[in-house]
This record gives sequence, C-alpha cells and structure tokens, in this order.
Amino acid sequence: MSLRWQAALLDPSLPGGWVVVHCRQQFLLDDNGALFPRDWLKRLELPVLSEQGLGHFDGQPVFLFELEFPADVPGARWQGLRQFMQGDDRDLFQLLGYATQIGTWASQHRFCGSCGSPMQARVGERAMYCPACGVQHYPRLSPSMIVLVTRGDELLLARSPRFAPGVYSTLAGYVEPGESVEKCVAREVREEVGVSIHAPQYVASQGWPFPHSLMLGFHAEYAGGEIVPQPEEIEDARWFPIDNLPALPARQSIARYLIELYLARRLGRPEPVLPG
Ligand SMILES: NC(=O)c1ccc[n+]([C@@H]2O[C@H](COP(=O)([O-])OP(=O)(O)OC[C@H]3O[C@@H](n4cnc5c(N)ncnc54)[C@H](O)[C@@H]3O)[C@@H](O)[C@H]2O)c1
Ligand SMILES: [Mg+2]
Ligand SMILES: [Zn+2]
Repeated sequence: MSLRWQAALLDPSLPGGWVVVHCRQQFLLDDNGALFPRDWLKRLELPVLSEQGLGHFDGQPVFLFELEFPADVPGARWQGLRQFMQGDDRDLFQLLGYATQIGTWASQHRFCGSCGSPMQARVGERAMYCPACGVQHYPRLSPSMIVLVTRGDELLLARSPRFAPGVYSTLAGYVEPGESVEKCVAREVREEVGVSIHAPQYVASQGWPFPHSLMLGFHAEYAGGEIVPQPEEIEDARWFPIDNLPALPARQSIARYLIELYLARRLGRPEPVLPG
C-alpha cells in the first residue's frame, strides 16, 4: 500500500492544492513532474470536462482536471500512464492510476444513460447522479481474472498480439454476468488455449487502471488437453520450463508477481512482494 498517496473526497470548489491533468490515459508532465499548482493551471483555461478532488499526496490535496482533448501547455508535454508505470515512482503511479479511472468514469458519465439529462457529481460520495430520473453511477470496475497454469516445472504462458515483441504472460479475461470468478478462470483457459485445469487457487488481487480492471489472481494446475491458441486473441502459447522463460510482463503487474511467486516457491527463494 502506498503511504504517500491516499484517496479522499475533496470539494473541488475549494481553492489551492495540486492538480494532475488527464486525457485519454495520458498525463501532463513538465520538469517538476505531473503535479501542477492548481490555481496557476486554472488561469490557462484548459478544456476541462470534469474537475474532481482525488485525495492527498505527501499530505497535500490533489485534484484532477479531465480534459476534452490533450491541449498544449507551454513547457509541458503529455506522457502515457504505461510510461509512468515503468518509471521509478510507484506512489505517483498509484495516484495517476486512480486519477485515470476517476477521470475516465467522470467524462463518460456527464449525461444520463437512461434519460439523457446532464448528470451532477454527488456531494459526500464518489458518484454521478441524474436529478431528472434519479439514476446514480459509481466509478466503473471490471472484475477480471488472471491465472498462472503450471505443470510441474513448466509454465503455460501466452502472447496476445497487443504485447511488446517477445513478451509472454499469464492468461487473463473479464468475468461475465452470473459467473463465479473460478468458473471464469476455467472458461478463459479453455477458450484461450484449449486446456483444462484443476480447481484454481486464489492468490492475490490488484487494481489495474488499463482501463478499469480489478485483477483477481489465481494459480491452477494443468489437468488435460493440448494447447490450441484462440484465433485473434492468442498469437502463441507454450509450456516454458522454469529455467528457460521468455521475456515477462512489467515488474509492477500481478502477471509478473504470479510467475515470480511460483518460481520462488518452487526454487526455495524469498517470495516477491506484490506492488500496489
Ligand atoms: N495486471 C496484469 O498483470 C494484467 C495482465 C494481463 C491482463 N490484464 C488486464 O486484464 C483485463 C482482461 O484481460 P484481456 O484483455 O485478456 O480480457 P479478455 O480475454 O476477456 O479479452 C478482451 C476482450 O474482452 C472484451 N471486453 C473489453 N472490456 C470488457 C469488459 N469490461 N467486460 C467484458 N468484456 C470486455 C473486448 O472484446 C476485449 O477485446 C484487461 O484489463 C487487461 O489489461 C492485467
Ligand atoms: Mg484474455
Ligand atoms: Zn436520468
């Protein structure tokens, strides 16, 4: 858990504090970082769709400007959330991941999906409310499972066509309505690689802001079947021996954690710590 970053409800009508500026999974950045003095940035008249109070970073209040388009600000540039993830400052990534999810949700709930009226931010809770018909929306979270399938000293890892060249990862997928997470694990493994597994064991979870997933991490032992990669979704899938693994996902990901944890337990090494 981050000690420097704490989410909180802050009233955007209060002056002062810092602001992060988000648009389409990118943040404004200058030589001082991604936090800007809020009163100074307000004077630039940016195309702000929504302003939200996010919480405290190093004890200071932090707000969010969610922009309609990535406007030019003199002396500043835009940087993607993934690059912040790969940077050194994990606490900053926690703050920006939260800001991404709140900003995306706020900008996509400006109008009521039931009656089309403008929505209002609720006072005292993180919710958007339709005064015309009473519909209320909370920040969107999509439960997703992620699973490391193993067969003794072999790991089943797969490549999506979206991955960086050479990188293989654990299998992941969204939970469907009416489905338990355990059922989802078995279904996604069957669909994506065609193999069956024994009962999956829950390991750990991670909030994942690409775009709003709650990753529920599992380990499962292989039960049967040959690998058949799902067309379009899975470019390649293989059994990798633990002493000959391919390039792996980012250190901050639960995918990497599930792999490192299995290796640590199998090889009697110290166990890794899940970031975030
Ligand atoms: N943190 C990690 O280590 C890690 C690793 C791998 C994947 N993930 C995340 O897991 C999530 C799911 O993985 P995936 O992309 O393999 O999913 P998936 O296998 O279910 O396939 C993705 C497809 O699901 C559909 N979809 C998109 N959003 C959906 C939603 N909210 N509910 C239902 N279906 C939806 C779309 O058709 C999309 O192309 C993604 O958010 C991904 O970023 C995280
Ligand atoms: Mg998938
Ligand atoms: Zn409405």
